[in-house]
Amino acid sequence: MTSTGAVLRCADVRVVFTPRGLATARADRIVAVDGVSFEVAAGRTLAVVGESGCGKSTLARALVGVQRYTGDITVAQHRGAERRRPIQLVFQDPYASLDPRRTIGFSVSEPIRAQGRHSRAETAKRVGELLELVGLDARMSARYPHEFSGGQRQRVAIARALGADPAVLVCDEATSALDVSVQAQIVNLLIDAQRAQGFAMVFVTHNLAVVRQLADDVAVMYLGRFLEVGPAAQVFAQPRHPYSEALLSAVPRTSAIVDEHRQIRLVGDPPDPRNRPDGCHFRPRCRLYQQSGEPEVCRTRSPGLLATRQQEAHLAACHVTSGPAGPGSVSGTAQ
Ligand SMILES: Nc1ncnc2c1ncn2[C@@H]1O[C@H](COP(=O)(O)OP(=O)(O)OP(=O)(O)O)[C@@H](O)[C@H]1O
Repeated sequence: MTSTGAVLRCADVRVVFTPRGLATARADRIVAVDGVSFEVAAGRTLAVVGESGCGKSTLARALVGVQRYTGDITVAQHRGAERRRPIQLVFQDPYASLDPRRTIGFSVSEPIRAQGRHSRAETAKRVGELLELVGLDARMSARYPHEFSGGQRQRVAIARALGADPAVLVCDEATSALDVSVQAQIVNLLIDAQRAQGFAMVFVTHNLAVVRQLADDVAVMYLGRFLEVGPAAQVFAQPRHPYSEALLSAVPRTSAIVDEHRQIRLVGDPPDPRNRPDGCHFRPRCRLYQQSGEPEVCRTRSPGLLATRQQEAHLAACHVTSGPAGPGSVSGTAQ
């Protein structure tokens, strides 16, 4: 999460859903993304994790421009301004980006043709290269999506996204619908493609084992906000927010077996986003709030993301762990 060399910069991104016909009814508004700020450098991967409904997909959609938002999302075009589509999205369901009536060659060529810089022969050659890059045979370009397995379709969708030579690749649950062994192949494919092309990646997922495999940084999202952001190794080893601590404790460590002794149970479900608790939104589920004698500040003030002196890139939004009583807190660095 460095500010030098950032390719993707997001500042105070907000997405609010208002029920149709109730434009002024504040009570019914859903703040799906609530003032999120972050940066991702070239060749780096930020994983965004959190329970269902926390706003991950809405953020991904805002990033690629298919969801209206307020705030700033900017992409630095390090390799010249020729990239017409600097941010590409890979969905959970590759059918969403592959037209079932078109050959996969046609779909993969679409972003290349949109650049308007290549002859037919060059485009066909590039499509073949992209299919080979994602582990498919160039001769498969004449086939249709239904002739492929789920994993192969996801490879095609990735080839299509890479064809745009994106500065930023956003993956929204891109491996979640796949078998575990295929998931690993797709993750390796993304890692290799990132090494080759150098794009920044935002990887939205609820699959924490995958996050361990590929993320440089992790953002833990809850009710539209980032509660913790930092280098993946630090966040996994020493989470600073009680929500992350519980969420990440369920991750398989060295094997597929969850360490039962280490697992912390997350009690209850996230609150209704239309009726968010005052103060810290995580308070009703927070073990630290209860164990610390229910501090008033947790009920009255929403905590900002704060770093510590020792770990400046590791931020957490918790009054208890980052407040005056917390270890080495640094005030004034809230995002
Ligand atoms: N088009 C919409 N209209 C109204 N509310 C929406 C819309 N899309 C999402 N929401 C709401 O916004 C919140 C965030 O949803 P989002 O799908 O971004 O979460 P998520 O973390 O991606 O969940 P999941 O993992 O289940 O996809 C949820 O409360 C959801 O119900």
